[in-house]
Amino acid sequence: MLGQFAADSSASVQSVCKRLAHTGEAACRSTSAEMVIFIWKNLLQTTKERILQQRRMSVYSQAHGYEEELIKKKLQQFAGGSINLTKEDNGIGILTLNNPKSMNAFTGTMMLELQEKVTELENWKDGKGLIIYGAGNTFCSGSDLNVVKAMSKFQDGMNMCMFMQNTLTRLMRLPLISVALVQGKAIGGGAELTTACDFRLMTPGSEIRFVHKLMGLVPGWGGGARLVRIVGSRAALQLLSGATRVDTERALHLGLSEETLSSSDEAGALEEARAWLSQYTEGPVSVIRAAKEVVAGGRELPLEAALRTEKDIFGTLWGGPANLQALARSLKHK
Ligand SMILES: CC[C@H](C(=O)O)C(=O)SCCNC(=O)CCNC(=O)[C@H](O)C(C)(C)COP(=O)(O)OP(=O)(O)OC[C@H]1O[C@@H](n2cnc3c(N)ncnc32)[C@H](O)[C@@H]1OP(=O)(O)O
Repeated sequence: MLGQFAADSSASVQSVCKRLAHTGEAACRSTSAEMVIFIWKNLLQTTKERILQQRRMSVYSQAHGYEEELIKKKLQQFAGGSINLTKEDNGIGILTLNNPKSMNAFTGTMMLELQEKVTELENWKDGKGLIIYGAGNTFCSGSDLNVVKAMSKFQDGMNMCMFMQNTLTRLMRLPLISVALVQGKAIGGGAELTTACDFRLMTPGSEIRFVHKLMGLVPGWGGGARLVRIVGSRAALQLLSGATRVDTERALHLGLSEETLSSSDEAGALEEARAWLSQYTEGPVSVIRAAKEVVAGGRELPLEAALRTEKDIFGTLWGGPANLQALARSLKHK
């Protein structure tokens, strides 16, 4: 642990030195107090860049036999539907899966658009939360079956699987508190998509179902691995091997859903989801995003790496504006 700390510190110092070399002369002329502030700011910047880099890291690259450009070209051939993103002033993004004639099944171009929207969300500095929902009162019925049939060759399937795992892993790691608003059905890849969100809210009568077994498959968008972390291995095995229909009651019982909303219609359910999410997104952007980043680290990393990540993120807030303003106010949390 100490060795790692030393390695981390030395890496940070090296990085600061590189920056100093760039701006060398100006820095040398500074007073020592200015120098300390300069170094501290550089360290903070380096830490932020490292956290950002970790967050955007994909699971698969060429080293894994993944051919991104090839799969993108293939997906481009299966057009239809869209993925729409609205970024609201309150820091909540609304991502809509929009292909209602096929119960919001993912066409090839929708997979590509999802990747683009995730990139846009990674670059949204004011974002705090995200709600994903499907148009036409239903969530998503997974991959478009026409795409599944046309991509039945082994290499196509593997590339599509890696493409979606990369995108959904980046979605899961966004510094935004994310909610899947499940109306109607979340089937196959649609069920997998819900597990890439931090929370799931369901409307009356809705269901989540991993139907993969019925197709001679297992999840391929990372939904199996994530499901184990959400409901535990025993329940996950039951849901996958039984292709079990998970209604609102069972989802609550398993901890797969946080709450059953009272509205069934789109506008009412969205409003309820916004209100539910806002209790967690209330407050300074930097602090809300940091809370999500600490949890994402704790969820994914071995303990010591998670602790170091928490330290790095803590360092981005300590002595910062939100911290100083809080200290200047009453410190009684009644
Ligand atoms: C590797 C697997 C992959 C993954 O997980 O990564 C997948 O996701 S594979 C896809 C898994 N999903 C399915 O197999 C869903 C198949 N569809 C159904 O079981 C039903 O359609 C259902 C339960 C979603 C909805 O049933 P309901 O009775 O309410 O409606 P319809 O069946 O009449 O559906 C309306 C309309 O939508 C079309 N539809 C539904 N799902 C898909 C889909 N995944 N791909 C393409 N089209 C889909 C359905 O065919 C109907 O169209 P119509 O023209 O009216 O026949």
